[in-house]
Amino acid sequence: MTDRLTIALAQINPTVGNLPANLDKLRGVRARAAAEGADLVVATELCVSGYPPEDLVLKPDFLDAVQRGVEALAAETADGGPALLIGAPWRLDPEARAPLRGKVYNAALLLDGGEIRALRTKHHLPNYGVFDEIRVFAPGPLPGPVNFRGVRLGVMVCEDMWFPDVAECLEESGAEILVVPNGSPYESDKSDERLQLAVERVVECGLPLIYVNQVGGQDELVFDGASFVVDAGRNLKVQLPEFVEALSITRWSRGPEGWSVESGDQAPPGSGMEPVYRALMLGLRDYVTKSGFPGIVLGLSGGIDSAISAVIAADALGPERVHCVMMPSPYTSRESLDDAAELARLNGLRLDEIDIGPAMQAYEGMLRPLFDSLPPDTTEENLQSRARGITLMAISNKFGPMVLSTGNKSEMSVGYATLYGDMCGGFNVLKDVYKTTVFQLSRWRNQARPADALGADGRVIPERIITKPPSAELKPDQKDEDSLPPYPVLDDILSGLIEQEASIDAIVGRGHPRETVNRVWRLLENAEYKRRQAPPGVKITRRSFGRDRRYPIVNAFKGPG
Ligand SMILES: Nc1ncnc2c1ncn2[C@@H]1O[C@H](COP(=O)(O)OP(=O)(O)OC[C@H]2O[C@@H]([n+]3cccc(C(=O)O)c3)[C@H](O)[C@@H]2O)[C@@H](O)[C@H]1O
Ligand SMILES: Nc1ncnc2c1ncn2[C@@H]1O[C@H](COP(=O)(O)OP(=O)(O)OP(=O)(O)O)[C@@H](O)[C@H]1O
Ligand SMILES: NC(=O)CC[C@H](N)C(=O)O
Repeated sequence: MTDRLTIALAQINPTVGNLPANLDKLRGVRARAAAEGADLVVATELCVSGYPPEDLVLKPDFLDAVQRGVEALAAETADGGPALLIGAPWRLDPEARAPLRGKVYNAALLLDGGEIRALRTKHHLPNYGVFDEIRVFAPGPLPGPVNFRGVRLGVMVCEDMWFPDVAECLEESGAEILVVPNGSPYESDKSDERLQLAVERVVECGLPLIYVNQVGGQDELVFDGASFVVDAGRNLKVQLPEFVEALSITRWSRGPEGWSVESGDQAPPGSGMEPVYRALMLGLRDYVTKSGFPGIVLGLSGGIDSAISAVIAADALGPERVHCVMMPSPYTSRESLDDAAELARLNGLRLDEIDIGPAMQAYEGMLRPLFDSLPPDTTEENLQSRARGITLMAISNKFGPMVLSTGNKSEMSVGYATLYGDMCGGFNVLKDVYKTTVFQLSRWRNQARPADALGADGRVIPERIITKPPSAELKPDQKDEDSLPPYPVLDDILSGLIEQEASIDAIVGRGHPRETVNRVWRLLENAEYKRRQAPPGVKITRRSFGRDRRYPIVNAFKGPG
């Protein structure tokens, strides 16, 4: 009987759909783990396909390719090296053909000794928030342990750890170590929740638990890794870093009380703005690089939203891949021109200046016969914004960088942005970041620089950009506060309406005037049509716009007041 085990935790960053690259990544970690004498490498949920693969798993050709890849990888384990516990979408009946709905499982497969030794299927399919697994997967039965070289491993896939029944069933059927491959997306403060759930399972079963999470960005989701091991005595024995790939070797021995693990890597999670910033950086980096863009282009206005977007982009991609364009109109202040130039200088970013005055005049001239003597209004303001959008898209078309849009969550909530204007772009790193958090992130970044950032050190955002009142500068002396409540008030009301789904009465009870709360609710509901056309962006909160929060566009319910 085996009394010692060396288990490698492979916190990897797969790319959805890139099967050859994902399989090679698994080969790479296995080779490194073999050099450390590992018996087993535990990788992340659905790491062969990348997570979440969504409707890709309904394509027979995709499943055939996954199966061929897994079988080839299994054959390689005949070399006597470590076994692999991997995740892949899987048909139990390989002959199953379209329609595949209800016939595909979210599976964990143990590859050892040249073959697929065991397969377990996810029992609890998450189907809330951003998750849609019931749409594409069939739920597996409550699992029993997997026999690995004489050790009974209790394999449960991600959501299976969030309920007591799977761990209980595994323990009752003789599991010795709980092993959890995950695709658990980042949300601020979620790492505490995961650890708490893991400890609950450990306490209920009296078994140690290995938690291995994916890392990297996938569309709107970013996975933070932060894998860990908790021993049977509830001690956190191993903690992997956040937001980077990692391979951690853990050494186990069996005693009279069961399996114990030596203390290993200890990378405590960051606090405050650091993890939020790193989530944004990784989400943007992976969106841009996995999509194959050479870099990004953005409008740099001298305001804080475009400033922090540019700095995050420089940190994520390197300053040489960030192209800034200042596009002044007659309403652009000297201050804004200077602030944009100073931000570009501090961060080593390319800055071009393109005057949109001629485009404004051209459009106003073209429309004059139609508009006749009607007074100027938001129509003319929006033309400026759209002239900027057209200019940025032209640069994208000509040179290839993706347009980064800059609207923050407060603006996206109330529709304070122009369709086909400042909303135009491929991705928006601030989409789920409230304006008050934009200020906090900017102050934080001026004092700290993440170790994996590629941008400049020191003060990267001029102080005046942080302290001046936000303005769209679309007409003389315009300030955001002329149209919206002050951002601390707006954001508190919005977080009540969005994150907490609180009633108007409850938000009024927090000290806000009813009239203001009702107005914000109406703005929020009326802007759904804009959000549906907005670029995707990194999810960092419990309730991001997109899949997390699904409201009808045509919606006659305008609230109680
Ligand atoms: N329910 C619905 N379903 C589908 N489409 C709908 C719609 N309701 C309006 N629309 C369409 O949307 C149009 C109104 O939206 P839109 O054209 O965006 O224009 P709108 O929302 O009226 O104006 C843009 C606002 O964004 C503000 N802003 C803030 C910060 C920065 C910037 C900037 O641009 O830099 C702008 C600006 O001050 C202004 O208040 C309507 O004319 C109509 O065509
Ligand atoms: N003069 C400009 N030159 C280049 N881009 C601009 C200009 N004015 C606006 N934009 C683009 O439109 C976006 C929206 O403008 P908005 O005023 O909401 O943001 P901001 O200027 O970055 O920040 P703040 O709202 O704090 O002033 C900007 O972030 C920028 O990308
Ligand atoms: N992939 C999953 O099953 C994820 C669901 C789980 N509740 C999490 O976010 O961690």
